Amino acid sequence: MRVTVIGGGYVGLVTGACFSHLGNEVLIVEKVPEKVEKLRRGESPIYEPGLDELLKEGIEGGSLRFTTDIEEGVNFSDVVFICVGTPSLPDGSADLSQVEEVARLTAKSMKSYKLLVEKSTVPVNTHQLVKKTVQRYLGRDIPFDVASNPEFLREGSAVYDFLNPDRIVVGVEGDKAREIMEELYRPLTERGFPLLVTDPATAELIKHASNSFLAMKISFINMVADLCERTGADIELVAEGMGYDKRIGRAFLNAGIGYGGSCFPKDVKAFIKIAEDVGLDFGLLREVEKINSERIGRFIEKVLNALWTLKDKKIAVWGLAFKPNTDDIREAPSLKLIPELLKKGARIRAYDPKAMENFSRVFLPGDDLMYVQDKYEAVKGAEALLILTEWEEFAKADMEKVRELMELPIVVDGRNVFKPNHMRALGFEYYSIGRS
Ligand SMILES: NC(=O)C1=CN([C@@H]2O[C@H](COP(=O)(O)OP(=O)(O)OC[C@H]3O[C@@H](n4cnc5c(N)ncnc54)[C@H](O)[C@@H]3O)[C@@H](O)[C@H]2O)C=CC1
Ligand SMILES: O=C(O)[C@H]1O[C@H](OP(=O)(O)OP(=O)(O)OC[C@H]2O[C@@H](n3ccc(=O)[nH]c3=O)[C@H](O)[C@@H]2O)[C@H](O)[C@@H](O)[C@@H]1O
Repeated sequence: MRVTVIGGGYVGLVTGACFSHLGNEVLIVEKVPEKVEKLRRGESPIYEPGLDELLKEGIEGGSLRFTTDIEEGVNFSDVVFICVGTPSLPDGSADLSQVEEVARLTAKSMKSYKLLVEKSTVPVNTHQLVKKTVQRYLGRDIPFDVASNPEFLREGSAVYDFLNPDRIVVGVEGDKAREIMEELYRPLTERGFPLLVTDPATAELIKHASNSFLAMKISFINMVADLCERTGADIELVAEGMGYDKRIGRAFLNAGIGYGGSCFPKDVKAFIKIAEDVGLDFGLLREVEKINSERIGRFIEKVLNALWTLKDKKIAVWGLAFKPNTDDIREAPSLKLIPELLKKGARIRAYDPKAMENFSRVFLPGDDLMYVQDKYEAVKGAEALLILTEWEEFAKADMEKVRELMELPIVVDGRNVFKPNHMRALGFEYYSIGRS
């Protein structure tokens, strides 16, 4: 099948590359010309494991192309995926201007039937607004449908998640749209991955409810971690003990410095606003946000506890990305922690395997904040090491070497990468989350 993807970011690129891998002919429309030029050369503008290989396969096989021309994109196929951003507005609601723009430009460009599919995360009933917008700008009698097909991939494992989904959710209003979506996803449903067909509003709501629920799990376990610290219990074992209960599950019970990323913070905000707009107070989610925002202060307290003061202290930081295996720093806890540490006079040497370029665009390097190309370089002469992202390469680091390189063997681990007993045996003063 021919498929058009509008928006060449994390979701659009993965969606396009995976649909091409599954045997479709894909055209990705991206409005930033530099990104398109890069993509045409076979270079991905983002780091995502497995994506480079799929891009190469699609480009060389002729099944994956890129353009900045939305009119060309819209008329390339019958099915147009909207994969543009839906960031937060100041009041917490989702900014749908990029979605509106795509709906408007599709209406103006289309010459035959289109199925417009929302893959971007949008508030419930956005499909009504997309439909109304297309109708308004179309001005001609051309049939079209609007469907919702929310995306559940995680950054860092996006290609794997797309090709091995826990579920595919498709919200449609008619048989034609349903048949197109079923055909498109057949290679995955034939392999046993479940496809749930709903109405569009339900599909839209499933997405916000899922992300908010996962964020709630994280805030819950972070609160329990604080409780563990004050009572002498061990959060890792508490999570394990809870997780064996199939109704709870172990996933997303990793305590730490809070959730970040381009989705949970904005989607929880949007869900609170969606409820508010229909007269419901989703106080539970406001508490989820509050607990999450307090994680930064809690971590700083730990650092101060370990070091007393930070003025002129040489601090190594491992990890800047909001999670491992990505170069994405959107809403990363590091964005709040690093300025706090600098404000308190710390002199930082930071290292991240993939996110340093993005981070150093926000916080330019200087005397107090240096970026180094190696994790061991970061800890040379340091009076403390702070771990902000649980990259596997940190878990595998030679910690004896790290101890020898540091001036003081103090580690404050925001992601529970190491076992406390092991670290103490190695001679570290080791602080972590929820483990006294
Ligand atoms: N990043 C993630 O892991 C996931 C994101 N989502 C949702 O997917 C949507 C997109 O997210 P990301 O891919 O992370 O955003 P992104 O910001 O990485 O990518 C969006 C892209 O769309 C392009 N764009 C905007 N307007 C355009 C237009 N009119 N024509 C062509 N290109 C246009 C932008 O230049 C940008 O490259 C959001 O609604 C997000 O909530 C859903 C699941 C996972
Ligand atoms: O809508 C989206 O964009 C996506 O949002 C999340 O994916 P993502 O943000 O890429 O990454 P996660 O693995 O969910 O991690 C999000 C944040 O939660 C934190 N986290 C996660 C799990 C955990 O147990 N503890 C914890 O603190 C991570 O460190 C990270 O900062 C969801 O997991 C995806 O299903 C969804 O598609």
